[in-house]
Amino acid sequence: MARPHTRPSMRHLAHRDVVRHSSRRVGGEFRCLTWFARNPLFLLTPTVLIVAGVYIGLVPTTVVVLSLALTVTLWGRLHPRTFDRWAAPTLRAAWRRWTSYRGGRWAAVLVDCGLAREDHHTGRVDAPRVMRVRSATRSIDTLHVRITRGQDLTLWTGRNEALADALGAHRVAVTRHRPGVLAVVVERRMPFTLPIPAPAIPTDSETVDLTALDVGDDEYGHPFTLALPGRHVLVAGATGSGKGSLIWAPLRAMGPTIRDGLVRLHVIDLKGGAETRRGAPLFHRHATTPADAIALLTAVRDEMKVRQAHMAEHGLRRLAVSTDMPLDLVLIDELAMLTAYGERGDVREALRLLAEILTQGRACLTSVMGYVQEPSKDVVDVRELFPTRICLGVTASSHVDMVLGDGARERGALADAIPGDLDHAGIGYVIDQRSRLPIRFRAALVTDDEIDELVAACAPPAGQVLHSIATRGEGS
Ligand SMILES: Nc1ncnc2c1ncn2[C@@H]1O[C@H](COP(=O)(O)OP(=O)(O)OP(=O)(O)O)[C@@H](O)[C@H]1O
Repeated sequence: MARPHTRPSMRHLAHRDVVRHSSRRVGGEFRCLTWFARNPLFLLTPTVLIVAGVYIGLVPTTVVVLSLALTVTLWGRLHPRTFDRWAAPTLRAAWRRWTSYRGGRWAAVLVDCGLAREDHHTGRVDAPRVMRVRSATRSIDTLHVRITRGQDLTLWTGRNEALADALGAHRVAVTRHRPGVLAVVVERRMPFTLPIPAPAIPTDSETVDLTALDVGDDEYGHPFTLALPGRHVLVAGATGSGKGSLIWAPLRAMGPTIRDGLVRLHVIDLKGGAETRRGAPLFHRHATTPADAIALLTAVRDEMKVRQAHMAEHGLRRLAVSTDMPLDLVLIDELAMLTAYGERGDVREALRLLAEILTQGRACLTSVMGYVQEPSKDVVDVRELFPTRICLGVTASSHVDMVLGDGARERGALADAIPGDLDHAGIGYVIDQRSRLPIRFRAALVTDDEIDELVAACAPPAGQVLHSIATRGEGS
């Protein structure tokens, strides 16, 4: 068969180290055995069913199989949240492996994209094999692909757009996993086509759950929530990625607790107060200069020490939020201005105070929410001290693992591939604490009018506001 002539696309495949191998293939029976060893379930499933049919009877076996299928279906319908977390990734990965990433269909896609080699003596296609499929979310698959000899990362990254089109996917990104194996992330579609509306301001403090503040939607349509007491949150995102929505959406979701003195906002905004000025009446303290910021952090640290002493005196391990012991929420817009770009003395002092608050604040109702454009170690030395880390669109692939932890990008957190335009602002990833899989979400968009509405509804009464650092609007 003169197959090379029927597939001219194969001919232009250039391999720098072309070595002539024998055109004789390993015997079919051994190839068959290897295949079954790699796909044990293919034999095991029918074998188990046949054995069960013989030993316990056809009807009971059918009943067991149907009940299992029914249980899985009911689980998915009745409790989608746990199903999406625990069952769907495995089931989806198995399904996709068999329908998209193996056999003739996969080989044909690679041949058409110039990523498979065809032996021109035998006509046999030598296609890179998919060793592992993960499907953490329904729109993202991550594959480990063993490349064929002579291929490299550059060849694949040069063909990723063709591969995306051939797979009918929105985007494909490729990185090196280990020698000879690439991690290929296939983003099948972009799930958020419209902005998510701002969360409604709850009517009163009783209806606010500070452990589940609704700040957007995840890609399954479930609320994307943030927990505050006992947690610190780091949000990284390039300029224009929508960090503002993750400042204001939580504040709207907790609105009445600010008004009622259950949450005190300590806001540091060293970009001249530009982002936060609009909400200043909500703030307990507002610092817009490095000196004010250090004074603010010192005051928060001192309050934390008072609480620690109170806890030690009364033998308490945790505190409950109350008007006597409100949640002190330190909100720092552009953390890098405090931790990297300032005067050396200020940076050192700010880092010292921040590290103290981050390491000791959680038990005594002191939480920090930090926002940063550039998440590298030089800029945010303290990033590991934030238990909740959120990555909006970033400009470099290395930033993803810096924020979300090693291997997050490879598991599908393609935050560097989020386009930096308005249609994609507010989209990002967070790692699910239990399954360790990335979850894609879109934060709710909060407009200036909605910030004004929040201020009108939830600014604490004037007497309750302590302007010990910078008076409202001062310097901002
Ligand atoms: N969640 C969102 N959904 C839709 N659009 C959004 C969302 N968040 C922000 N935007 C839009 O994206 C634009 C940039 O947002 P924003 O100012 O919050 O970015 P940023 O990350 O804070 O940038 P910078 O670091 O430069 O301040 C805004 O004009 C806003 O309209």
